[in-house]
Parts: sequence; C-alpha cells; structure tokens
Amino acid sequence: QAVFPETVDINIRQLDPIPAPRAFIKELPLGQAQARFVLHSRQEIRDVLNGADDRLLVIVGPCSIHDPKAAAEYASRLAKVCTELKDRLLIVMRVYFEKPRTTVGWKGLINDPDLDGTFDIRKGMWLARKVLLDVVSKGVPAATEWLDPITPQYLSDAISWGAIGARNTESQVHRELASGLSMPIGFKNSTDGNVKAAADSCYSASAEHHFLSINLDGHVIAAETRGNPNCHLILRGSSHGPNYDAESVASAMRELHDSKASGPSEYGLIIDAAHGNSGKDENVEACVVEDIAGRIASGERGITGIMMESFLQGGNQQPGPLRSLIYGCSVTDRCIPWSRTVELLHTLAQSVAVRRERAA
Ligand SMILES: C[C@@H](OP(=O)(O)O)C(=O)O
Ligand SMILES: [Mn+2]
Repeated sequence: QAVFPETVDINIRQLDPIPAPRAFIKELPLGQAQARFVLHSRQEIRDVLNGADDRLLVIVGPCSIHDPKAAAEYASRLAKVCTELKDRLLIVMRVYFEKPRTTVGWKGLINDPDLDGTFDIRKGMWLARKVLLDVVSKGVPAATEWLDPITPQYLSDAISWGAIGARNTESQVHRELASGLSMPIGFKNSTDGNVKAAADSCYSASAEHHFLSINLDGHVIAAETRGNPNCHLILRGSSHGPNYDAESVASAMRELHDSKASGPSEYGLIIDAAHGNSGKDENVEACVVEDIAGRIASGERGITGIMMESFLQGGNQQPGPLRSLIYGCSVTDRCIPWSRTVELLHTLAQSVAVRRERAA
C-alpha cells in the first residue's frame, strides 16, 4: 500500500466528504441579472479606488454573519440607503463568514453554523452561499474576508470585494490566493501595525503565481494565475494604537509606492474605523468615522474608502445557539447600531458633497 497508516493522520479524528463547489453552485446558482450586478459593482469599486469615480467606498455591516434572518433584514435596510446615497457613496455590505481568531473561538458561519460546537461545515457552506445570494438579490454588493483558500471556489462568483485580514496579510498562501481572485482585494496592515508587509502583499498579489488548489469539481489542480492588479491597503490600526491619522495615511501611500504596488493608476486606501483604530469600541469607532469624514470634506487625498462594523443592534454578545441570542446583535466584535450607522452614512455622503464643491 502507498501509505503506511501509522505514519499519517495521527492527529486526525475524522474526515467528512463535502460536495464539490460545482454541486453547491448548481443547487444555489447566481442568476444572470445578479452576475451582471456583481461584475458592475466590482468595476465601480475599482473606479472609486483608482479615483476615476469621486464617490467614497463604504464597506459596512456586521463583524460576522451568524443569523441568516438578521443578515437579510440588515441587507434590506442597507439596500434603501444604498439607493438614497448612491450619488455620493458606493456602499458594500460586509458579509463575513470566516473569522480569524487570535487563539480559539467561534470561527464563523461556515465553520460552525449552529454556534453549538457541532461544526457542520457542509451546512455552513450551504447557508453561507444562500445568505450571499440573498444579499446580492437585494441589490447590495457583498464584501467578505477570504481566510480558507478553498472557500472562494464556493462563494467568489457573488463577491464584489475581498479582504485579507491582519493575521494573514503576509502569508504567501493568501498572496497567491489574491493573485487569482476576480475582485479587488484589500490587504490589512498586520496586527502589530506593519504596513510594509501589506504593501508588499499588494505587489506580490499583482504578480502571476503557481500553486496547489482545487477546481470547481473538487479535484486538486496546479493553479496558474495572471496576478490581481486591483489590490490595495487597508489601515486597521494595531495593538500599538490607531493609524487612521493623516500622517499614517500619507506614510502608507509612500510604502505602497516603495513596494511598486500601486495599481494601474494610483489606488487609494481604505481605513477600517473598527479593530485597532477604535479599540473595538463602537462609540470610538463612530468618532473615528466622523474624524475621517471631516478630513475627506477638507480634501485630504489617499482615502478612497472606509470600513465600519455595524449591525441591527449595537455592541456584541457571546456566541451560542440562535434561540439563546439577542436578535441582530454581533457575536464577535462590537458593532455600531443601525440608527447611528444611518447618521454616519449621511455624514460621509455630505463630506463627499463638500469635497466636490471645493474641487469645482
Ligand atoms: C477579522 C477582522 O479584521 P482584522 O483582520 O483587521 O482583525 C474583521 O474584519 O472583522
Ligand atoms: Mn471584526
């Protein structure tokens, strides 16, 4: 026999087969109209990031998706604001299914959809695709963090923008993954505040790569990618404090230049007002958003997008089975409540209008 059993799987308890991506996509297909919408929103995001479109990209939504019903309600509310403010803001919803943990904890809807330690990944992936299609069918573009390198094969057709998180931003696996993805990708600075690693990732991901992966039929393949020219930086603060200030933005743009990572034209960066920029306190996060709005209105260059963590209810709660939870409240990072989110979106829209007047 090829493998001596005693030499492998010593620490493996179980291996459960999961249907290939094509089976999920067949069961939950993206419609023709939705596919056109995804392609259009990806191009709008590229145009905002490279300055061809003077609107502001706003990536807003819960830290994580744990309840399909609450996600659908949030998307319905956001769809109305998308339409109301689309002359000034390009709004994309955070639809995050995979959560990178600093140590251990609930890893997201795909990994443990029942939030009870049963880890029904097949059900989680199916639910994730269902939630995603529901958001897109409401006319709201979807953003997600790519964490597991296999996940994109199940979901990427419906995603308009992706992030590589602070804990993975220097990983070769994620740079290779990003180089083959079909949507703009933002690399977060690392948790210790290192921006150079993320800038180098933008450069690396713009190159072609060859690596092992799986195809839609679940077969192991050697992937050859063209390189993704639409990668950019996300400043998300760090364990040493915030980096959303003007000097940090200017120095990050220089870093991007030095690593030859600028996109087809000068791509701006996104500021994540949450995480290390707000100490995960939603009230501080709201103040960070207002600070950035003021700077955008005054014409500060380099900021082409902002990320906010927001949900139906503010704050957060410990994860657990849905029946035990407060409806519409984050089970991971604390979020800005919906009512305050709407105020902040209007403030951001107003700052774009003021910037336009000054530029006229
Ligand atoms: C995981 C977190 O991002 P970061 O990688 O900046 O901690 C988030 O976006 O919820
Ligand atoms: Mn978060």
